Amino acid sequence: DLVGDGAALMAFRSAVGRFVLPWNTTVSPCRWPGVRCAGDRVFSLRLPGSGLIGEIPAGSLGNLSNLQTLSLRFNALSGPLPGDIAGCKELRNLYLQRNRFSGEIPLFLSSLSSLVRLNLAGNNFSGGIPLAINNLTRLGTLYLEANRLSGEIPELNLPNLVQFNLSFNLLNGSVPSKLRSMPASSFMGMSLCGGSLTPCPGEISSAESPARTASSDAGRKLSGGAIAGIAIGTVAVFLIIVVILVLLCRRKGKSGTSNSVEPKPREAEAALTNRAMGDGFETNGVPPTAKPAYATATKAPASTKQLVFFGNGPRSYDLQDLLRASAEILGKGTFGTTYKAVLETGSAVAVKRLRDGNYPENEFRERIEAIGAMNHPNLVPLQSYFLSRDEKLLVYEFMAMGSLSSLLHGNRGSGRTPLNWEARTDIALAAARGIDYIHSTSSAASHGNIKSSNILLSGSSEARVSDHGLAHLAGAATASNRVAGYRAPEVTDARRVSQKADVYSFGVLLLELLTGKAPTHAVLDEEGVDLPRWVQSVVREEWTAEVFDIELLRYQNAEEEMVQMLQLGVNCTAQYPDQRPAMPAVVARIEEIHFSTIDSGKE
Ligand SMILES: Nc1ncnc2c1ncn2[C@@H]1O[C@H](COP(=O)(O)OP(=O)(O)OP(=O)(O)O)[C@@H](O)[C@H]1O
Repeated sequence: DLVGDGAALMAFRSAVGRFVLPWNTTVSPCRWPGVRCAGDRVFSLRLPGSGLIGEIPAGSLGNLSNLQTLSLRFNALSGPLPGDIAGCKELRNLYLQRNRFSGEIPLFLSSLSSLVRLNLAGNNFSGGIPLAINNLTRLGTLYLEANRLSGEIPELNLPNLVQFNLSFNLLNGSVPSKLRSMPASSFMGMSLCGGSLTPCPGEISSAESPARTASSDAGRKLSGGAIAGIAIGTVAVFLIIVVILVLLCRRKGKSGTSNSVEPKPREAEAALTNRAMGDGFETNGVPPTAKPAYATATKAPASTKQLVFFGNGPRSYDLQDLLRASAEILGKGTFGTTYKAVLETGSAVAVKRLRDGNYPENEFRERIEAIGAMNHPNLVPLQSYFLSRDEKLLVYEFMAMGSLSSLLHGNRGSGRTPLNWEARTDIALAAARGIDYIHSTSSAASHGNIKSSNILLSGSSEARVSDHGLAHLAGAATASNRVAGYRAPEVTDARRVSQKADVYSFGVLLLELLTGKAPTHAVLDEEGVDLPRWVQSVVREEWTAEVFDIELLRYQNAEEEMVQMLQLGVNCTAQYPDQRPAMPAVVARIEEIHFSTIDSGKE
């Protein structure tokens, strides 16, 4: 019962987490961080990266006889696993990776017949892999990499195994037949043979053998007539190949002539870029204090050229100030290049130099005026613009903390400041409010390009949505891979993005905030993941806690809010637009989740 489970947990805490587990015996164990109950029994204990240290004693976890999930990954637990864990007969998921457990892989694990996932990677387990693992017929995941396992791999026969890794152990010999369909990455860092690795000595590789057998049989049995037939056939094939080669050479000769006239695609692209960039520093590496590339807009007398400002705010700069400003490139995006321009007064603005979209001037002005009229604390304000035949500049307030994308994915090395849970929910809420505002301006209004590089943070860390209104101005469909990861499946024209498609992109952004993974199309970019599909597959497999960014593992108390937010992200990325919530509902839901975090004083 719960009292027994509570005592077992307390025994565990005294041995390995006395100072790090804030478990209060005056409340039910079901409310202790990391503990989940079903009825009056503990069914899940998840304490990843919690600073646990030492040996798990017998008579503690082994008494949690209803436990289904035990996650103690990323701690400093050591010694052998206590044998009484064999009493946790319901255990389905056992995550013990990245600790310091030692000794042999305990035989009792093979009696846990409900196990679906077993992860013992990154420990000091030694000795052989027990053949008795074959008793775990439901096992779908077996990760044993980065231990000190030795000897030969036994004839494992696990019919449901899909995820498997033995890499970086001390194993030798050959890969058993039933495991030969596994990729070479499951056996890295060891000198094994067979399967997708090098063939074992004395074994004929499967690709070679049938051909060899066929030709030797043929040598023995062919009649004289058959040999003559083969000879004639061979000559005919040879002639056909010669004819094809001659034709190909002729054609190449022709196309070679045209190549020498037309530039190669890359050269053409570079030439275009240079033309578009004028004499700026993008292409020649002149330092940031140089005259900005957009300064080429000053061919006519200055008096005829003016910035058009929005709102009633002070006009603290004019076009000449901008042209005199020292500038540095912040980045090149879909619509053009963005510069940080530091004015002589010391203040900074962001200048976006739009690529030529061939818009009629009136239409362009109208659209820019509409963008400038938008006014919301969670939108990056467009302060002014400049329009001439050759040049289109948009001047925005400068957002000193950069983009969410760079905060999440930039500098993951040692000097990194992780984004904490509260900051992430603040950003999610601010971005949602900004998008909701855009949608509120008309039933057809949408942003069209929601992604983490378009969520910017001001000097006081307030998140704002940028680039609003630009997707509808873009001359060509925006098809970059980075954008593709956020795009709703029904969107075919980047200039016609519905509000529900914005909701989809926002859902991907939420998943990005929670997982720390950058969304791209996995097929196009091996580094990226199709976030909605990945999250859904993991959640379906009851691995919910596994999806979160490793930087969020310390916020154990907020796990429930994270799961709620994840659910919202999954809802927003529903395949069919009708199944996605509208933006006002998304805002309301984030507020609910966010304020419950703050009210309960968690963190
Ligand atoms: N107002 C601003 N303040 C500070 N940085 C900005 C501002 N606007 C844009 N940036 C930064 O400048 C860089 C280039 O932005 P830009 O909008 O041109 O392209 P993008 O966001 O990467 O792609 P896309 O054009 O598809 O939205 C990005 O890193 C962005 O974060």
